[in-house]
Amino acid sequence: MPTRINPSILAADFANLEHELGRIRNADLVHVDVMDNHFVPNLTFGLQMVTRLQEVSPIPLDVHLMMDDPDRWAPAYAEAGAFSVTFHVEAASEPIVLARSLRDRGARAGLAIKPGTPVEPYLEMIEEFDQVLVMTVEPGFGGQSFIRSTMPKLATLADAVRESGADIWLQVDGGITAETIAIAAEAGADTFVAGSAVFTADDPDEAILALRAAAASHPHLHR
Ligand SMILES: O=C(CO)[C@@H](O)[C@H](O)COP(=O)(O)O
Ligand SMILES: [Co+2]
Repeated sequence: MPTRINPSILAADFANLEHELGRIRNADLVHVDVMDNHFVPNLTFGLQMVTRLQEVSPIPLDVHLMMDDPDRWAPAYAEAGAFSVTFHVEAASEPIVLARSLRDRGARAGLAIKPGTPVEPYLEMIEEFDQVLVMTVEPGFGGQSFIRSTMPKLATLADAVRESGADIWLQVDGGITAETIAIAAEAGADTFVAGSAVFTADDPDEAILALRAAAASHPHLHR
């Protein structure tokens, strides 16, 4: 199973984003946290910024929408050329309709789930998605501690994905370090978002390699 490491530019220097993109050449995708100050108590980038990042980034964008009413706003991020667009199930009115709309616009469709949201009601719709993001911190801020009690949810999803036979990536986001990445890998994650662990390192590209090695060395990834 491939291991994907997606650095979150939430932890990068906002005044030098193009330069920061040049420090993460080993990344699989660049994770972009869009926050609207309503769904979460923080405000980051919007569509104009994502469109421009898309133009200058040599690595495709993995857009994580932490916003109210994604049914209305998410398709534009797919039209802007994002590789994947992930919205929160807690905020969407019609997740299946929205997932289809994202795929129709050429993006991979992602479903994100907050730590306290159960996954069971959504298991029957996972084939509508290309990735499911299990939040391992409360969305809104970088630099928080990994919430280990989210792991059973990941394991439930991993079973459901295996049963479906579909190629659905399982992503974790929040508090991912060289230590916690192995815990998430054991529970079935294959795609890892890391903000502080990458951008506070002296060499972000080396930090990506170290994270990849820590995840890939886990025996469960090779079953
Ligand atoms: O979506 C979010 C936070 O809401 C994340 O993508 C964070 O940016 C991850 O940051 P670290 O926990 O790795 O510092
Ligand atoms: Co995120």
